[in-house]
This record gives sequence, C-alpha cells and structure tokens, in this order.
Amino acid sequence: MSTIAVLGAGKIGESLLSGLLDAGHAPEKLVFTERYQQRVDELTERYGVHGVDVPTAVERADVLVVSVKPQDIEPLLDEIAPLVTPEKLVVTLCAGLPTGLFERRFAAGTPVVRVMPNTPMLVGEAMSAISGGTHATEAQLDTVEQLLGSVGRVVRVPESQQDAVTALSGSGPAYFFYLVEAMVDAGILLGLPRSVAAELVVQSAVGSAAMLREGEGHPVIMREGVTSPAGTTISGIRELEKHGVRAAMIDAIEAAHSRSVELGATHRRTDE
Ligand SMILES: NC(=O)C1=CN([C@@H]2O[C@H](COP(=O)(O)OP(=O)(O)OC[C@H]3O[C@@H](n4cnc5c(N)ncnc54)[C@H](OP(=O)(O)O)[C@@H]3O)[C@@H](O)[C@H]2O)C=CC1
Ligand SMILES: O=C(O)[C@@H]1CCC=N1
Repeated sequence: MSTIAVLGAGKIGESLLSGLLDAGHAPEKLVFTERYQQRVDELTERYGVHGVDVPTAVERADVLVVSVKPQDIEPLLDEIAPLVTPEKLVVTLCAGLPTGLFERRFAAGTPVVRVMPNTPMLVGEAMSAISGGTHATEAQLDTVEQLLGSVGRVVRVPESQQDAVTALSGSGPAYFFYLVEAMVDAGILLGLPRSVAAELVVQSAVGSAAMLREGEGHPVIMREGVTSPAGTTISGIRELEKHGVRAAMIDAIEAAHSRSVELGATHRRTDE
C-alpha cells in the first residue's frame, strides 16, 4: 500500500482522506499538510491522520497529492520542488493547471498525473478523470486509477479534455445541489415543511440517479415515462423550456470550462 501525502487538506483533500479511510486505507499510510495548526488539529481529531510539515510529507510519501487552490500553487511549488525526486509520483487535483507546469518545476523525469475528481469522494461515489503527463508510466496511471477507484469511478482522458471534465463532473455536484435547493424552495412555496420537502427531493434525486446508473434507458426516455399526456409534468417542463433552463445549463458549463482554461493560462503566463 502506497503512503499518500495530501498537500492542502481543504474540501477536496479532506474528501480524499475520508474516502480512502472508508475504503480501508491504513491511517498510518496517510499524511497531510495544512497551513494552520487549527485545521491540522481538526482533521487529526476527525480522522486520526497526522498533519506533518512539507519535508516530512515528501520524505514519507510515495504519492504526493497536490490539492491547494490554483491561486496558491506557486508558494507550494517553491516549497516542494527542491525536495521532490523522480521516484515520487505527483498527482495534481488543481483545476486548470497543466502537468507541464509541475514538470518544469520538478527534477527531470518526475512523473505527474493530472486528476479531476469531485466531492462525492466523501461517500465513495467520486467521478475522477485522470491524464498522465510526459513522464508518467502506464504502471503509475494504474496506481492512480486504483487509488481513486477505491473512492468512486475513474476514466482516463487525454489531458486536452481536462478543462471540459472540470466543468462537467468536477463542478457538476454543485449544479445538482443547486437544483435540489431550488426544488426544496418550491416545496416550501407550496406549503410543505422544509424537512418533508428535502426528503421528497433528495430521495427523488437518489432514485433518478439509480435509474440512470442502472441503465434503465436514455434520460429522454425516462423523462417521457414521467410525463403523462395532459398531466402535471408537461406543465412543469413547459415552464423549464420557457425559462431556457437547458440553454442556461449549457452556458453554465461552458463558462466553467472557460474559467478552467483561464486558470491554466494565467499560470502558463507567470511560469514562462
Ligand atoms: N472542491 C472541489 O469540489 C474540487 C476541487 N478541486 C481542486 O482541488 C484544489 C483544492 O480545492 P478545494 O479543496 O475546494 O480548496 P480549499 O481551499 O478548500 O483547500 C485547499 C487547502 O489547502 C490549504 N493550503 C493552501 N496553501 C497551502 C500550502 N502551501 N500548504 C498546505 N496547505 C495549503 C488551504 O488552506 P487555507 O484555507 O488556510 O488557505 C486549504 O485548506 C483546487 O485546485 C481545486 O481546483 C478539484 C476537484 C473538485
Ligand atoms: O470550483 C472549482 O474551481 C473547483 C474545481 C472543480 C470543482 N471545484
């Protein structure tokens, strides 16, 4: 079992720690770094995993998972670059940042794998897409696939598709949560108690997701199955169409894609 260091245990870093522990990863094979002692104590108490300083993390771990915000990457790279040798495997979860940015900062030949996961990792249901950089071998991609496979599903994509993945499944949970919030609000408007509205919406989401997962058919066919002639659903669908919800969703995901490209471009400019 590899020792994994999570460098920056915020929302996604914590999801990874939690997901790996739930999947049976030994706590002594996990370490993390954080900026503030309060956060270190919080995570140690919650998971029994040790917060360490950067040199200790790099020394102990075989796999270094970089999970700071793209805006915070430079100071972290300054700190770890002199310590990282090509025997380590660097895994970046950072939106927008290309593997080349990391490769240029590390010793020649250091393998880097770019990953875009999502927060359902917390409950073992992540969707992660992985892409190898110039020096990552097939065996190293297998290692990353196995690691993330223990906390959800994994696909391999060319790195050129990672900005699209980021927009779709990286950010995707936020769009589902947003939809759930809006539907619960509708329930409140119609006079349902919040707890009842939330239970109705969440179970409907879980049930619909299970149907999608089990391949009951194309989403359009499943939607048609709910939409009775002259019934209630078609009245609702007409409103969604009137308000351009489909176009809004496409625009939202396109905007997220543009932002991912922009994050990478900013760093390419400062790096050159
Ligand atoms: N959240 C998500 O759903 C997803 C996020 N990602 C990517 O993961 C990365 C992290 O995102 P997210 O978890 O949301 O962000 P967070 O801000 O929640 O997590 C980053 C953590 O890293 C800490 N940190 C910053 N700099 C350092 C450093 N030099 N050494 C140690 N710790 C440091 C931050 O501390 P402090 O708060 O004190 O600054 C923070 O706790 C981003 O690059 C993002 O693109 C990818 C997929 C999904
Ligand atoms: O919002 C973000 O930038 C990160 C990347 C994907 C999900 N959260």
